[in-house]
Amino acid sequence: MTEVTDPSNGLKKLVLKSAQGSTAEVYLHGAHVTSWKSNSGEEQLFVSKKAVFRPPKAIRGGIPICFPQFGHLGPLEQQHGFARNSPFEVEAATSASATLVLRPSAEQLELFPHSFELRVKVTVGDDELQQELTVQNTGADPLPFTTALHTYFAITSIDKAYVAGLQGVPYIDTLKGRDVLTQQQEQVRFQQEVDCIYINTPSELKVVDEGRQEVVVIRKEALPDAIVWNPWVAKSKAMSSGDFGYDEFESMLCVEAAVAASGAVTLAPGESWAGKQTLRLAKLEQLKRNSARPVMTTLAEEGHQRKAVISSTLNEAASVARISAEYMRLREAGRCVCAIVVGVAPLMRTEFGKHLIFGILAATGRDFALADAIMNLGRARSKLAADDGSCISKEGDGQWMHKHLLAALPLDDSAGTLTLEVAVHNENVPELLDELALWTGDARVQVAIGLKGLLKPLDATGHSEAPEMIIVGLERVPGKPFAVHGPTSFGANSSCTAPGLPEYKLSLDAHMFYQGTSDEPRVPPGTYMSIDLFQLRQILFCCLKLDPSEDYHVDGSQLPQVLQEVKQFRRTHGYKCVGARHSPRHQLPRLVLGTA
Ligand SMILES: O=P(O)(O)OC[C@H]1O[C@@H](O)[C@H](O)[C@@H](O)[C@@H]1O
Repeated sequence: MTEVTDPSNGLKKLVLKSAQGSTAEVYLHGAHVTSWKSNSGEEQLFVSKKAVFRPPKAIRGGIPICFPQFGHLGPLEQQHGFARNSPFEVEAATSASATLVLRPSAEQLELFPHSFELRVKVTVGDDELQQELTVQNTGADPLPFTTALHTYFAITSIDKAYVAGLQGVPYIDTLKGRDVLTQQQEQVRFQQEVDCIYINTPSELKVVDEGRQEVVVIRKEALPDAIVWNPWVAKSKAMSSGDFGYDEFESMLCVEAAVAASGAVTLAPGESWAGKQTLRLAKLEQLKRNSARPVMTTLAEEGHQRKAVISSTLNEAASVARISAEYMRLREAGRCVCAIVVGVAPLMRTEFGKHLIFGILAATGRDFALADAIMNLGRARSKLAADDGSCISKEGDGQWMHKHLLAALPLDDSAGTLTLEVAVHNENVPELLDELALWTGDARVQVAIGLKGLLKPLDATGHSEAPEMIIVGLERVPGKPFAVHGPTSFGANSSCTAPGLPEYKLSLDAHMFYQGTSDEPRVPPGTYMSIDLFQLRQILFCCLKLDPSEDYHVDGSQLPQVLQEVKQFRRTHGYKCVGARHSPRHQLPRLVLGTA
């Protein structure tokens, strides 16, 4: 590290250098990184030509540190807090890294009565820049804060740049109000002013510059949120009397790794918090190659330890948020690459169910355009209360489903085994299993799938259907494809004995599906269940990649016999599957039995 005084402004700054020649410059004023150049010498950060280097004014561009609050998310009137306006001290340094520290001044303590130490460690690597923030509460009271690394990226042209990694993520559009919306497009592009706070984003985001065919990959740790900002024409003009050029919006965009709308961090006295941002430069071509693979493959390839299990009762929104957060936490820590999606297929009928499931998918960073955000769950929950929800709306349903999932599969979370509980919108199951197969390598994988079933009283003619759950267990052991893994609801407990039933109906005794609830059975014994075997077939035959030429075609009356055969197959060949029904809607064969 070299400490220099910049002759153009008289301020002290540190110059850091990596082995292969990447550099970074850090001003002591605000611990503000104003330059990060790649190995090739190309500048990656934008600094306004009109930036004012006169403390306490914050420097326009580079990476201002917003602390102890981001924006107005905190008690201070001053937007983004005061760290960016404050002098830091150098505490330690090597040639490629420096640690700077800020302790609040008496004046600052008056405005923000919390003692703390804010450390910023800046490290430059080859084509990489890392910033670690550490906050310690050195006071006697709890210390709440929000924060952001307000990174201004230099881009060739705003119409050739976009931010990737935010699809399905909930956000607040600061320009429109406080409603929580969901990012629909895969790419956040800029055609007007953008000022959005994305909540609980995936830990990896990308700033793509098509102009120079490069991408900066942002990795965030303990910085769950991200603000995307470009002032566009009018705001730039308004700012141009100050420290921003009227046309500079064309060559910058901000993506700010933050603790913001997902909620402040509060440190007990003596407690510390650490957050980190890593920026890495890559070629766009490389990014395209990587993005063809599922996110989770990447994690697994990177050698993270595969350890699973997040499962729980899911009878209220809070559980979803908790589980999602737990998932994100474990994933951040590199300890878990496990999808959690829990058996709530019956809920799909209700608004609540949709929110629940898509909320989880959104939280796990998956690409589901339909994904509705976790943040919408509050709203969904009130709908649930209003729902008379013929079968799912009460406390206890979560436990009930969980119990059935456990019964359907011998869940195992011992080391080396990945246990998943899966229930997603049925259409998404093939994709999910495909992905699982890819990223779980040689781990043993168990999946419980909750399928939507329909309960119909035998004599009913109208639309008296109620959604019900069927659990199908799948297992993939090393060296074998996914295969049905018993006992499942479909199998020993099913038979087709009711004369006159349309052949696609199985006479499962719905009564037994309610065992384990605290409620009285709501469906009388003798009710028959029509299973949406179309979906089952989809799962078994699309996901398990069975050879259709080996299918057996039978009708419902042959079911007992078929099941016998399945059992026999299982015994003699290991893993086999059964599924599908006659469905004029889908023009499928009546019942299909395939071998794995
Ligand atoms: O002008 P400042 O205080 O540096 O803030 C710049 C921008 O910072 C972003 O983080 C905010 O979302 C914007 O609303 C704001 O305009």
